[in-house]
Amino acid sequence: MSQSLQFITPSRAPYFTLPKFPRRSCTLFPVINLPNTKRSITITPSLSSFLHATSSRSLPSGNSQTGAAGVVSALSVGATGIEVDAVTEAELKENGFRSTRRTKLICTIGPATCGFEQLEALAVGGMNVARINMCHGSREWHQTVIERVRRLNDEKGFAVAIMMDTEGSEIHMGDLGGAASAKTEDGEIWTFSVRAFGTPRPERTINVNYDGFAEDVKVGDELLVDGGMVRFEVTEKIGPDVKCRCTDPGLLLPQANLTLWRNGSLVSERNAMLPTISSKDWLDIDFGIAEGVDFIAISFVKSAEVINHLKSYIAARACGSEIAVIAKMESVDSLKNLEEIIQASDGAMVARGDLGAQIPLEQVPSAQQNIVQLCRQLNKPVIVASQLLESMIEYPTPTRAEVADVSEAVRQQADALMLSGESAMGQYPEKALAVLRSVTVRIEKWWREEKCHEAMELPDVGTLFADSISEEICNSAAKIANNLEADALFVYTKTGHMASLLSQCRPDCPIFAFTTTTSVRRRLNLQWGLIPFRLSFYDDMDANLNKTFSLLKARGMIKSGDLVIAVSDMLQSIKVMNVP
Ligand SMILES: Nc1ncnc2c1ncn2[C@@H]1O[C@H](COP(=O)(O)OP(=O)(O)O)[C@@H](O)[C@H]1O
Ligand SMILES: C=C(OP(=O)(O)O)C(=O)O
Ligand SMILES: [K+]
Ligand SMILES: [Mg+2]
Repeated sequence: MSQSLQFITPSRAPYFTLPKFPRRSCTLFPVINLPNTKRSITITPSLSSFLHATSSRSLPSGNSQTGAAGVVSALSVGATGIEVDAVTEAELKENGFRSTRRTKLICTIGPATCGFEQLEALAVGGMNVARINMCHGSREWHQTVIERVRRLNDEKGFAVAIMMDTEGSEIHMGDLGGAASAKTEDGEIWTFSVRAFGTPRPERTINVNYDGFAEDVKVGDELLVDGGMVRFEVTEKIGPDVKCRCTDPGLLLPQANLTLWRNGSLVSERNAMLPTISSKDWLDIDFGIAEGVDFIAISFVKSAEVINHLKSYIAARACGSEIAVIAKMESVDSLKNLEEIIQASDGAMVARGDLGAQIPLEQVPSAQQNIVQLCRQLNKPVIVASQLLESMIEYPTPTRAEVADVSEAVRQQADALMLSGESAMGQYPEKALAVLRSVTVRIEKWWREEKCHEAMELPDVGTLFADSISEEICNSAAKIANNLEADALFVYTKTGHMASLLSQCRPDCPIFAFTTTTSVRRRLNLQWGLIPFRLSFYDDMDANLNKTFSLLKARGMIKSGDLVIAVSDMLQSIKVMNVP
């Protein structure tokens, strides 16, 4: 027998709170096996008082709603009835629910990975989101990549989302006259200038994109390239040319960011004057809207204002299609206004590359932990980015330190990890993704085992009554799932909100998120623990469950007896049942 809780919202319902459940070790919900393999839950005093507290909102039957079974939403989902990609399907069949990967993986697409076969290899390797960085390449180039990812999704059933990352208006180098990189040696004198150099580019010259560069710098300043990967000291100014001596040698890459430090402090006056979204960024944003990208990541966000501005721009321009806005935390200002920025955004990125040039390197790990924690608290997906497997740009094996860094981000339960140069221009993009995947799955498993005797930490419930119902339901469902060691949580969600609330609880089992549109399915691909499916809905929860069970069983993705906790944002209910 299945058991269900349902919530009907009266016009002036009293606020209720969930009783605090004790730890899992005191079996709260004894599970009784019934002959027909279905299990039922015995209601304990704490749960029954919870039921009682909400009974004024329950339907008399306490069971499924009277919805019109048979009324399918207008969306057709193809011959198979359910959309899920081949990789998830194979993973589920092979390893079962427990070992599916919870942390999502993002790959920056560049020259090393822009071909259709290369993109397919990344999708097969577990890429959930493809990132295109508008700092590099032309719009035509990016458009081709987007087209290929779309084709991959259409033809092969993937739901790879696309994230467009803006250039931002920080100071950066120009290209290197067509060269892929330029090597600097210790003590060499290089010229940085607003002059555009012809081809071939004179030796040891670098073009800078910002006209006021020569006026702004002072002799003695420290110039950090690409977040400090290469360093120079300013030695002389001659008109528009700034002569610099290399103090930390390395490889200069086209369009690399430039950061100035003076007497041990960041020189940020100029950046403070520049708009967060430049004119070029607005054109790129128009391009992203026209292309229907799923996420737009904004570089060097300083305050919530710019995020709000962009969100209303998108709402006015995108004609109903939603694009999520991701705030990149990579400046001192972003850290100062952390909470308001995250609150205004649909997600955040710990962009450690530039962040490490703006604050002392040793402060980056604690900043990362703060941002990840705050995002979790505010229920916004968070991405940990840059240098996760940097050495794999050149070498086929990561360093131990890199593996430890990936592990730490997984242990912090960030929603997603991102590859940059490793996948964009490295020599081993697929291998880097494979390392990310295997380390992630291993650490997640280890961490679940480590935490299995600890009480589950559930998110706080908001103060708005309308929001608090869904939050209470998801907290309870996640708790029940952990206590009963359920195989999976199922969530039926049109907007994806309820799926994100379950993800926020970071339960032990995976969350199957069923949604009616491909765009929500793609967007959910960024969030921890969610396995997004597209499915057309009935208005009736039982009908949805039965349909899902038979479709998934037919494809060997679930089996009779699996214990499932299902929640729905249309019916605001929790059901506990075994797959028949
Ligand atoms: N679309 C592209 N075209 C050419 N090169 C790219 C592209 N995207 C990324 N790259 C290369 O990959 C490197 C790492 O990517 P990313 O971290 O996104 O950029 P950046 O290092 O400029 O912040 C870049 O420095 C650049 O050399
Ligand atoms: C992800 C980052 O931004 P970008 O690669 O665009 O510089 C970063 O700085 O870490
Ligand atoms: K960028
Ligand atoms: Mg950056």
